[in-house]
Amino acid sequence: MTKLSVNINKIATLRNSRGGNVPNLLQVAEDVERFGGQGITIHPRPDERHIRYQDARDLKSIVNTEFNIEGNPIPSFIDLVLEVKPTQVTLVPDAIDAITSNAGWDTLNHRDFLTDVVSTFKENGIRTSIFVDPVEKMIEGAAVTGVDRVELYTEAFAEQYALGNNDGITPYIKAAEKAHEVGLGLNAGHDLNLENLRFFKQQIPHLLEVSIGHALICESLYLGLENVVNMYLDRLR
Ligand SMILES: CC(=O)[C@@H](O)[C@H](O)COP(=O)(O)O
Ligand SMILES: NCC(=O)COP(=O)(O)O
Repeated sequence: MTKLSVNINKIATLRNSRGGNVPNLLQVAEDVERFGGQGITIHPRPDERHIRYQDARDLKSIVNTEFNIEGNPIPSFIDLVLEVKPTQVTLVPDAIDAITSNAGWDTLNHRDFLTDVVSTFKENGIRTSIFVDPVEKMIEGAAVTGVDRVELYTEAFAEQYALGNNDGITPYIKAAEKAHEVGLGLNAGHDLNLENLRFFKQQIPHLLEVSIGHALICESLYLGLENVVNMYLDRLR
């Protein structure tokens, strides 16, 4: 089974654009779960331009499914995750000024750092995942750190698929097989949408979880959040 974790960053973006508490992030998280979502993902960035650190704390008591916090493990992020103790932490090598995530970890060059961070989280009972490009060497490097899972960065696949090039899936299939071979669980995310998800799911073995935000919230403007969550669940069957 592949779980759908809904990334609610964009709800916080909308809320912050006006101040106040509309839309209500906590209510949306509850509703996503009521509609069938199997997880909630947030990605607090250092400038707190969408998810604020306090949102992570508040969501902890609201989320009854899997709570996934993504981010660059700078000291304040590590402290936050250790305080909140989500189900899963996903380590993403974001530059401080990145508009959105735009690369996976170089798990070979950052092996010692990642090993330390992973062991800190695992000692605290938090499942760990490393965001990686679909490159077999990077999957092998991730395994050496002791991490539980990798999250494949799917932007390149999404871009190729939108151009009508289905071959963009090939490195992802190889990466998925490699992850399985070295004993890592497999997640995926970034730019997945209603158009490309079914194909991705059909092609990728051992896929445990997808986290989807930007497209899902945009599609909900036209189709409604409940409807869209169920359309994604359908794509994952
Ligand atoms: C890790 C990842 O793939 C990103 O998609 C991220 O979670 C989205 O972050 P933004 O919402 O800030 O673009
Ligand atoms: N980890 C990816 C994620 O949470 C959502 O990415 P996107 O769907 O907003 O591109």
